[in-house]
Amino acid sequence: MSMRGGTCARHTSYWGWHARELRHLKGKEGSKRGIPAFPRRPLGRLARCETRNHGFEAVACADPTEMLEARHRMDAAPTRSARPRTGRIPPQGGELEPSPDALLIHRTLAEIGPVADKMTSYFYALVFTRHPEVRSMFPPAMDMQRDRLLKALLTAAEHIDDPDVLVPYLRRLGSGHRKYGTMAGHYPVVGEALISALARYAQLTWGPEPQAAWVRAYTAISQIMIDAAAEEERTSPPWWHAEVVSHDLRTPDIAVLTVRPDQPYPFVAGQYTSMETPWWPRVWRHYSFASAPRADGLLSFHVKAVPAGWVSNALVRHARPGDVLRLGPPAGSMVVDHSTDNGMLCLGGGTGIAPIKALIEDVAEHGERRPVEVFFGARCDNDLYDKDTLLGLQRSHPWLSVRPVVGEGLAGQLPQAVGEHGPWSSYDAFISGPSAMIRSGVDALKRIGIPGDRIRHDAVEELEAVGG
Ligand SMILES: NC(=O)C1=CN([C@@H]2O[C@H](COP(=O)(O)OP(=O)(O)OC[C@H]3O[C@@H](n4cnc5c(N)ncnc54)[C@H](O)[C@@H]3O)[C@@H](O)[C@H]2O)C=CC1
Repeated sequence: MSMRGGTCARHTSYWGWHARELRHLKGKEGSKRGIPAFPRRPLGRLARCETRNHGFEAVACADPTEMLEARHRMDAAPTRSARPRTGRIPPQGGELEPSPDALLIHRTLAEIGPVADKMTSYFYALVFTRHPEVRSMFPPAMDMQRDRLLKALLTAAEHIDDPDVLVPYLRRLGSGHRKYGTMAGHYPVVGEALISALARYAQLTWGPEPQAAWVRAYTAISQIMIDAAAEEERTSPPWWHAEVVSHDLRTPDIAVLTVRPDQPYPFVAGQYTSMETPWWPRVWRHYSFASAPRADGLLSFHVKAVPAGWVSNALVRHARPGDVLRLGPPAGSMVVDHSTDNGMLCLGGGTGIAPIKALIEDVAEHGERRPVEVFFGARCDNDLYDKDTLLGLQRSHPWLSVRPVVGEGLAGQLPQAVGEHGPWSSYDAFISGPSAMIRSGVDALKRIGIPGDRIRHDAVEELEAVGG
């Protein structure tokens, strides 16, 4: 969005301001508080990682030239693995044994499990009292998403031995955090609060060794996130502004919104974005793109106002042409594999039909002649708000078939409806909708013979974390 010409200026002033804050806090209070030592100096095999973490503060300097020089120094640092000690395969073969660090981390996690709520409150209280300047990066009311950051970090630590899962997850997390204004200098702040909160709530298992394991894990985690954010910074902005150009109320609760981003927004059909409205600053929700990329650059979304849903109600009931939203980067892998001509079995529940419509357009644009079979589930006829569009697409494309399925709980109708057609053994499946429907739908699809690795859907945790 054109309104974002000021990105650089915004960052430069933020860096300068934040650097002064960090120096002030470090010099005046950091050592007095007895904060567990967080790695800021090269130590043995973690040299690169810790040198670069130390670089947080070197980079967060008032002078942009100094900042760039610090970056170059960091880039020139010798490459060594930032990973903590990883698991090993036992001599007799079999399952991977957890690494010593993973064992210590899992013990701490088991201890804090029952007091997770208290630890979460304490963690954020530490972050905000030690560093009040970061409070404005979080929503005014923390109830709904206050534990998302901590949860993500604990999830990452839990999988510290599994780089195949961990690295893509953390890279997404690191790039996704750019829209909150997260900078490399914030990571030690969070790390110190994490260690303090663990020390307080895992007293039975805590000690120098678990602390060292957590510091190593967090150092590795934060470095992956910082690197991903830095890489993405070279090619894309942290967010896009997007002006609402049309708002079509299809039912009293469902609107189709079309927006114009202020600069090109690259994405693939089937993906989703995060969205912030002017009515609830710093509250972000995920919405799937309801169309494949268009020549005019416009983006469309289907939004249902859910009870007590801040963002969805604002979008359905208040948004009007001319309003300006913010969009985060695209995410999600529920996309068409154009290297095959496998048939596609698509299940869309409620507004979950939005990305399915984008997938149909994508197939049509690629000029493929693969069969695409869509089941559009809704609780009642009225909720089949996009039926006419889909039936119109069916009339234009002989390879497409659309079947509306009406009923409470697609769980029952789905196997029956899908089972009446098929066979599906050569199909790839796509499923999108309420998280419970995805769970039961995946089970149903496996039961009718579609292997798990051919069933695509968005992360259920992501859908659950953002309701409203
Ligand atoms: N990429 C994705 O997966 C997308 C997901 N969504 C999500 O889809 C949901 C749509 O909400 P609504 O339109 O209110 O849908 P809804 O609650 O009206 O349900 C839509 C369909 O799913 C079925 N269903 C609902 N709960 C179920 C359950 N527990 N087990 C089996 N089937 C169930 C319903 O019977 C209906 O056929 C939202 O939660 C939204 O976040 C929306 C867009 C994209």
